[in-house]
Amino acid sequence: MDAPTTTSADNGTSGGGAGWFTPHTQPETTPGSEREASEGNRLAGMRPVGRTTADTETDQQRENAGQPVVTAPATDPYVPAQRSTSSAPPPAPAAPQTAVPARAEQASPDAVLIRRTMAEVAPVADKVTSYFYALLFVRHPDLRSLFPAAMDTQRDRLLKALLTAAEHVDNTPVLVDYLQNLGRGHRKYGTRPEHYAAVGECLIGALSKYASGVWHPEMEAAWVRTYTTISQVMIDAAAADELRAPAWWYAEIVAHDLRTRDVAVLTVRPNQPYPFLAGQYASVETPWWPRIWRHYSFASAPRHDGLLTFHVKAVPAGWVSNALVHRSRPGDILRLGPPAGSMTVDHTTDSGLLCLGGGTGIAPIRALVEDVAEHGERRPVEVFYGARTDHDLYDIDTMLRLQQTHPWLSVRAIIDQHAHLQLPDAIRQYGPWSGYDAYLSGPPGMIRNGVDALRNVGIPSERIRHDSVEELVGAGD
Ligand SMILES: NC(=O)C1=CN([C@@H]2O[C@H](COP(=O)(O)OP(=O)(O)OC[C@H]3O[C@@H](n4cnc5c(N)ncnc54)[C@H](O)[C@@H]3O)[C@@H](O)[C@H]2O)C=CC1
Repeated sequence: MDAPTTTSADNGTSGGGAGWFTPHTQPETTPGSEREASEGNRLAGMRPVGRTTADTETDQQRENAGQPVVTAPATDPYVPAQRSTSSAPPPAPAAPQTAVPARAEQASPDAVLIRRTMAEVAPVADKVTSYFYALLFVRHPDLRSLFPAAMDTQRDRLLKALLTAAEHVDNTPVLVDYLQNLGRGHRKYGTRPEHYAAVGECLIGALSKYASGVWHPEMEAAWVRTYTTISQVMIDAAAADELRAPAWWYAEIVAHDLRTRDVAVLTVRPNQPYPFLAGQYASVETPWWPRIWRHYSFASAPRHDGLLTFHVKAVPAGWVSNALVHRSRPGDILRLGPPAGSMTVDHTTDSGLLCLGGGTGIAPIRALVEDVAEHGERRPVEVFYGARTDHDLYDIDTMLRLQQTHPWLSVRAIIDQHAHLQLPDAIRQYGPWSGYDAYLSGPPGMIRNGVDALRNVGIPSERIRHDSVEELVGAGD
């Protein structure tokens, strides 16, 4: 679930021009390897800007300290779009869901060429993916250790993230935000600036092979420009982040509460302060599946004791979720990536909050309620909590307790078995919702249907917030 943007609105497209971002610095032109040299000048533009002093010091300090240098995949699956945030190695940036594809007449020349490539390779996406990783690991075997041992479930995340980002080159504000989060999130994998050139080289190698029917020098130049921009934003964001935050946090499990057969509430204590906002999420790595990270929303607002809580549902074939629910115990140590996501409360307004939480999606909704309470505001908060059965309402007691304490809060449970309507449709029976901002959290299908239902009751897209569906698809396993 790494990725940005929380609204369902079109975040705009810059359109026209030579690109959506101008790097602050020119790509470094230090001598490359023999292979790079043999690739000619085309890759020169891909070399990331030189590392900063901060970069170097941080890596050295980390090694001197004997900390593991994480070599995780340069990509995380989660990408931003609605989860307004996200960070992970070239995790698959799910381009802003809210982003409306630029109309053809608005697209920049590079965007047109990028989309032409994408259309060409779409039917053979699996082959492109396999070839890309084969190239990467054959040409740069040292990068293999950055990825999980078993790549079945997420081998295409990096590539997906890059391609998604490239496809949205014209959607500047959302993409920059997304890429900055991605760059910060990649620090936990041990991604270094020089890795970006290797990835870019193999990306172009794979695309030029499978889009050979339409490939030409100007198309390659468009990819070089776009990838250079993408990588530069990520590198800069990571360098800035190194000055103020660790690449990851260790967190000890201090409580493990099995609420149902497959849902556990985990409370963890980070080894150092972990600043975040209610509504955000963290990537989590377990000791049993090194370098495999999954996103989980914080289930409470920041606490004075610094503890963090996650709701985890074990899903079939979900390595991380099953380990967290069925294997982990107090005393086990997890690793946490930086917080991400923009499904946060705007405290500059007094709009009401209409919150839809499906299943474990109630976790960030609860955090939002606590956040409103903590700010001492008396804005109306209406929570619709959906579950398949009564038994699956594992956190209803807490929500009802909050309702008793706060007169501005209303909590309604919508049980699939009892209701004639699914969760999102139930909101039509209440309202009006004109003075409300909407927050959705739950399975991808609920988010999609929920956005439609909310628009139908008159809530404009820019007032509908949720994490990216792309992230959610890969988040819970
Ligand atoms: N920030 C976020 O958006 C978060 C999302 N999640 C995601 O929430 C999901 C929770 O899984 P479960 O507890 O198994 O939920 P679930 O599959 O049991 O669904 C919970 C409820 O959501 C509603 N719902 C589900 N599918 C729907 C559809 N297609 N249309 C309309 N309503 C629908 C129904 O009311 C259902 O009872 C996971 O996919 C997890 O990744 C979890 C935490 C935070």
